[in-house]
Formats: sequence, structure tokens, C-alpha cells
Amino acid sequence: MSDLLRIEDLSVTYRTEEGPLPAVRDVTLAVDRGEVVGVAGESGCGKSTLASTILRLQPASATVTGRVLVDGEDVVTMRWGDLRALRWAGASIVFQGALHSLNAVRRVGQQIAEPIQLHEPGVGDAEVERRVGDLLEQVGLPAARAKAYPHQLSGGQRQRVMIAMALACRPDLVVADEPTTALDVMVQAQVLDVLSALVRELGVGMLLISHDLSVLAETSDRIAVMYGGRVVEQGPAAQLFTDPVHPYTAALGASFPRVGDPAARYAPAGLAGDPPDPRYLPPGCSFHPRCPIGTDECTAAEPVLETKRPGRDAACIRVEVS
Ligand SMILES: Nc1ncnc2c1ncn2[C@@H]1O[C@H](COP(=O)(O)OP(=O)(O)OP(=O)(O)O)[C@@H](O)[C@H]1O
Repeated sequence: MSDLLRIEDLSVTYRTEEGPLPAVRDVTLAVDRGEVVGVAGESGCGKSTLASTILRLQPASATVTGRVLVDGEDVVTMRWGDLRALRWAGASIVFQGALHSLNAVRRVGQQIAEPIQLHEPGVGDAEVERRVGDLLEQVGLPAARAKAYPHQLSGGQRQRVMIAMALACRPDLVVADEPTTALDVMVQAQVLDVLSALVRELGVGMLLISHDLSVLAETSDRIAVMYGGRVVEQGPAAQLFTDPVHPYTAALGASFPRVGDPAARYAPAGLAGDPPDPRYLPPGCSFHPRCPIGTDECTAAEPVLETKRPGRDAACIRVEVS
């Protein structure tokens, strides 16, 4: 129970005009201090829903069951006052597309200072300025860039500013949802290196979300792979990438070239078809219609996530325990 983040049996269902849409189903996951846990999967598998629910930023149309414990406190049932205190200071989030969310008419230093001024009103101006300079240097930018406006920075530099903002109040936990997707692959790798090194150095825990398994293999300690709203495999990052247990992980890993390869693609090349619509999940294993080793047996029941090899969990009846 000492995990910084502990997600237990989390399910998130959206109300839609066409009926309930179960975006996240029975997810259990933990992140410790100084640890980077990657969450991988194709578009629509529930990664962003998971990320937003951790800080209770999910839309009002979402019904949440299960628990999201941050430092032992359940975010799902937390009172608003405690939730406000938690955001930024206890846990912060870097969103997908954050690149465009900086205010164009304010200097980036002012924007990094804002969460500090809001959450730590006792900190004086000189100290705030010093911390902003330190944060910029930590993310690999000169402190003097605090005076720059967003348009004076490159995409990679702006993303570094977003990371500095996320770290401004010294949170214990950072949730990063596709933080570098808009950047070219070389810059992506640099920004992620900075981010994961900082997380380890500062003892922060990070949940890093990406559709690209190779990116996660380079930066995470452990990885959870999602499909159809569920975790279908989890284990140590390097092993999961080089020696996948679940056929979906294997397909996902084979589809993405390593970080830095300019030929990076965004769809699993070896996999026919699309991920399922969560409203109309196929019976049994939701991956079976696309699975290279699926049989009729796979349609009978949804496979449970179980330990197949030491430290390696997968939800697939076609994989023997060994
Ligand atoms: N506000 C919403 N209302 C209804 N359905 C939603 C809402 N947000 C997401 N969904 C649906 O929930 C499912 C999971 O979406 P989510 O964005 O969490 O997946 P994702 O893996 O992060 O994909 P992406 O990388 O494309 O954002 C999808 O079927 C999506 O259409």
C-alpha cells in the first residue's frame, strides 16, 4: 500500500446517445516514487480517459467506479477542497496537445510562476523567479528564456516549458498523456529523456501515456498495454518490448520503429482491422477478431489478467503459464 499512485478496479463509462460507452474497464495499476510507468495502446483504447480520471478531470458524462489512490487518498471520492489542493501540488498532468495550450500573450516565465503563486501564496516574488529559472534549467532551457513569449520558442522548447509548469509545485506524481506526440521524433526522444531523467532525479512518480510502445520501452520502468479499455499485459518495460507475451503487445511492438527512426508510423502495420468500438465489444476476448492466434475458444469468456511468467501478467487464454 506504499505506492504513490494505486488504481484499483477502475472503470469509466461515458453516457452517449447510443448508450453506455465503457472506455476503461477494471484497470488496476500502481506507480511508485521515482518510477515511470508507461501505458500503451492504439487510439481509443482508453488511455486519455484513464489519465484524466486520475486527476478527476473526466467529463461530467463519465461514471467512475473503483479507486484512484494518490498517496493513499481516493481521488474518486475526494472533497473538492482537497482535490484543488491535490492538483498541481500533489499531482499534475501534461496533456496531449499541450503544445498549443500556452497563453500566447504572456511570457513563459509568468506562466510557470502561476501555479506556484496560486498554491504557495507565501512564496515571495524573488523566490518564485528563482524557482522558475531553476525549473527552466532543469528542463534544459536557459533561465533567461523565462522572458520569452511562446511564439519565440520552438515546439520542443514549448513542450519543455509545459513540463516545467507540471513540475512547478513539486508534485509527487506527474501524469503525461502523449506529451510529445506533436513533435518530430528526434525532439520527442530528447524531451522524453529530459522528463524521465527528471522524474527519477526528483523522486517523482510518472504515468507516461503513449500509443508508441518503442517510446515507452526507452523511457519507462514498467509498461501496461491497454486494449478495449482493459489492461491486457503488464510487466518490466524492456522485457515487454523485446519479449511480449500477449499477441496484441507483439503486434504493437512490431509496428513502431525505435525512437529516432524518421519512418515512425502510427498504426500497427501487421494488424488488420481497427480497435473495437467500446459500445459493441466482441464477445470473449475483445482482441480475438484481429488476433493471429485466436480460436473459437477465445469468444467464450473475457480472459483474466494473470501471471504467465514471473513478473509478467497477460490476459490471453492462448498463452500458457510457464
Ligand atoms: N467525452 C466522451 N464522451 C463519450 N465517449 C468518449 C469521450 N471521450 C472519449 N470517449 C470514447 O472513449 C473511448 C476511449 O477514448 P480515449 O480518448 O480515452 O482513448 P485513447 O486511447 O486515449 O485514444 P486517443 O489516443 O485517440 O486519445 C473511445 O471510444 C472514445 O471515443
